[in-house]
Amino acid sequence: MSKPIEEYGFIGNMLSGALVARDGSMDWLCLPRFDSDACFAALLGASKHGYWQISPAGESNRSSRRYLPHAPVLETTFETEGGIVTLVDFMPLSNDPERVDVVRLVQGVSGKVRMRMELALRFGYGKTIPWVRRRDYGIHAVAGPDAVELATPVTLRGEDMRTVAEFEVGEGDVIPFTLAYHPLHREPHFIDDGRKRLEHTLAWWREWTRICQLSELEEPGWNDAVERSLITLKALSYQPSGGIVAALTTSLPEELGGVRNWDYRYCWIRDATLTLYAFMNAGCFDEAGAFREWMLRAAAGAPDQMQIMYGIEGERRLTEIELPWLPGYENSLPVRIGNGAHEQIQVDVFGELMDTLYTARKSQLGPHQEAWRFQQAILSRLESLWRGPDQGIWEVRGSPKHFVYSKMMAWVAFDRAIKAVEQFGFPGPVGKWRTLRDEIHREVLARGYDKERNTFVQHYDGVGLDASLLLMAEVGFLPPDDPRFRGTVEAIERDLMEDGLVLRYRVGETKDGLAGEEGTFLVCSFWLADAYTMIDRGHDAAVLFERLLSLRNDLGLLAEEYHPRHRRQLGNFPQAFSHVGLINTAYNLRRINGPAQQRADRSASPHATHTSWTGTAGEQHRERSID
Ligand SMILES: OC[C@H]1O[C@H](O[C@H]2O[C@H](CO)[C@@H](O)[C@H](O)[C@H]2O)[C@H](O)[C@@H](O)[C@@H]1O
Repeated sequence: MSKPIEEYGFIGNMLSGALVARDGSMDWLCLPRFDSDACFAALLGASKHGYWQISPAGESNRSSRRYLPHAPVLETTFETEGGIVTLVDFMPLSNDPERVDVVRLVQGVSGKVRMRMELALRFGYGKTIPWVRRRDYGIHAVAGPDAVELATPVTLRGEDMRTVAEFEVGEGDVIPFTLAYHPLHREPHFIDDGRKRLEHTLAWWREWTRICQLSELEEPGWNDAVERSLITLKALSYQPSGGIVAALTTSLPEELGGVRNWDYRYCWIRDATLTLYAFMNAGCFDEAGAFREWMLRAAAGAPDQMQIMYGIEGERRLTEIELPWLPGYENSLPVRIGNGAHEQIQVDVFGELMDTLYTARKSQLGPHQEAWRFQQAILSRLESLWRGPDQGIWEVRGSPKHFVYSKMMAWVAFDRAIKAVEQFGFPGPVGKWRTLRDEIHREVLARGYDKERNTFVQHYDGVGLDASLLLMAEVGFLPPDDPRFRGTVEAIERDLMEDGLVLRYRVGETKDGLAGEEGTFLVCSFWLADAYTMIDRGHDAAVLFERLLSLRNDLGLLAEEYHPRHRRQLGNFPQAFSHVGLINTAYNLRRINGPAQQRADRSASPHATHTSWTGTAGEQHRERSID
């Protein structure tokens, strides 16, 4: 029986991550990388698909949990008749991507509590039962190329194809369990002192949040929310390459019992560039630099072969397959791994890429010669590509269309290239780019705008709305006070919202090639709050932002979507897009001239009426922090 998505906490070490439920059960873990096969897949099935639970042996009266300050380290407290224990779960940092550990510390707070541990390792996404051998430190479990050591001072025994233990914890006791992964061809390694590792892990994350120097937001709760979102994004990045996964999971459904189940353990240019903005807004420039390097490495090659997404080390083949042995989260089938979207054409990524590299160049990160050569190459591909239909930002699986957001982002791509030539003196056919930029602008106004309803539409010759149009002013395509932009915001408020939250589009109006419905798409509601800020509806923006904050789980985490009627989070979890939205909107609300306005200001739109972007993002950040 699946648990609500909100029940889960996320721990991670920038190599992989795990989901731990409130009952102490780790139901999702892929080793050694985010996109490796899961060894605990109960999340998408049942206990027989792998889990690792540590909890009181009898009834617990109450359980509560929190993150330890400034880190993705989870502490669950169980109160029982006999006493109180805490379970601290974390993944220590590792310099070796093939050696990944999970540490669980059971700490006695008061009285005496009888605890039970159950470990069911199932490699290959719940399919493969490992060969387990007893060792003096615990057990050694092997399946194919994978091996783990479970080390603990507690006596273990085998029971129903699981490893179990019962033990007592008294006040002041600390009982460690460490699960250490290594490829079978390498020697095992051990964590000698779990408590020391905990201190080291906490110190590392504390230092990271300190270096980020988050600027203070007015509302104290907003600071915590932003910090938790940043930690989540950081923990979703793959340290060896600088790539960032869109979410930790695969196949958490966008509709309970539905078919809209996708694998997000890859790096989308779109999601990752927006993540980069969030990092830069918050002053985390190392992450931005690492991601720029990732992007240049991954996307390098013939420009006509640039993909919209890659594996975390830049892998190109992400073949989508189904895992028929997994029954799915609340019977949402199929469970998929890989993602067919890697073969799609999505024109918007050119704009996102050009915009991000432009921002990075203007920021503390400074210039990057290789980047400019690469940018020129992809622009020559865009010269013809923008004219055709594509799958759009939402990666629809129906027939390609002339999506307005795609055209608008093609405009952004040429616009930022022109700016780069004008401001940095880079070489490039700027005359041709200006002509193209103007042509795209004219075409979108002529074919993407419905005069009678005073709104832009999702695609040429269509009537449906699309939440991505909320970004029109932010990217500088139109000034915020343009009546056509305001009209679009109002149309979206009228026709694209469910219970105060924004849908990305109406499934009935968009032939997306899939059966069923979906929830409201969280980042779109953050975009609406940003649009409100830009059209001087600051109060509405703040109210919506507070509402969105209230949808987070008790640990501050967000999935991709929310179902207002079921009052449940839906889709992959935790999702970078949603946390990016949270961070950017918080800074936008900080003052009217927040990141959304800055993004619009740095465009070369002949319509932009606002003061231009001055100084580096770092300077902007410092300005904000001393306000
Ligand atoms: O709606 C069908 C598509 O859904 C997924 O795409 C969504 O997630 C991506 C990653 O966060 C995001 O970049 C995109 O905008 C979203 O629509 C799925 O990955 C696709 O395969 C699927 O076609």
